[in-house]
Amino acid sequence: MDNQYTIQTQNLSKSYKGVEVLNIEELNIPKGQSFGLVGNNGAGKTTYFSLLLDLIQPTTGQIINNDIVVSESEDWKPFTSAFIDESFLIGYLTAEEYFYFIADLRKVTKTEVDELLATFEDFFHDEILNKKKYLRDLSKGNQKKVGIVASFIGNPEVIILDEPFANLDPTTQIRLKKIIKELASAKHTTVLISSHDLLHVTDVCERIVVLDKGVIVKDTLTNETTLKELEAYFGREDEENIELPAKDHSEESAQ
Ligand SMILES: Nc1ncnc2c1ncn2[C@@H]1O[C@H](COP(=O)(O)OP(=O)(O)OP(=O)(O)O)[C@@H](O)[C@H]1O
Repeated sequence: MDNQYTIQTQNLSKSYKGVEVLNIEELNIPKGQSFGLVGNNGAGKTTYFSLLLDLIQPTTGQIINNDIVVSESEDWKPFTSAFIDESFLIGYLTAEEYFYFIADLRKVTKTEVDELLATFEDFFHDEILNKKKYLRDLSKGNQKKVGIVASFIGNPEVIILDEPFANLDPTTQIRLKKIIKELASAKHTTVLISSHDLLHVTDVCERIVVLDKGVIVKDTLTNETTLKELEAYFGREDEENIELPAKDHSEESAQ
């Protein structure tokens, strides 16, 4: 039988100078799933994606992408794409030059790229194409738009987006949600996103995993109560720490 999982994570850990920042014994992501990773700052989200993209080496264990151990072979690259941060861009290229460059790598024709870009006209909001501007001179949000759209070139089977909603204006966030939902509805595409935005992530992802200090503390299929549960989970420390103001007796004693 074919492997039903796109991503398999086995006994994975990552430590820096003896300090463990990620420890995932098992995490399997089925083909076609839209998967959301949430967690507070430093929880290990980017570390997990960086391991998945072989940008860093695991301390123990492995990640398997479509039966390929990512740290042992490059064969996962043709069907996997990602936008993690601006380091994925090339600052001295214009947006068009960058899109054609990526297309070349993924063996996609210029005509196919132009067709794809035409479908993102609203998303680009007339600020990206035909501007003769280098990527380094675009705003952070517009750089992000370029990186996200570039990750769609070549119809990849696995798409990994780190914090795709951050730095985007509300209109663009709503457009991006629609785009991700469409992608996620394509059965062959597995979409992994990390986000601090609980509302967006529960809206677009079928499954949410919560990391806390590098460990999975929640793994849930999204339903109508998930957002409330996540809000309660992330709000719990504040609730516990709320101290009721001590009753002020000064006026009473002064009387
Ligand atoms: N090169 C490094 N050297 C030492 N520690 C590192 C290194 N890279 C990451 N870390 C640590 O690993 C932990 C996890 O970081 P990571 O960036 O994966 O978290 P995150 O969940 O993506 O956080 P954020 O929401 O702030 O982006 C943090 O404590 C971070 O300081």
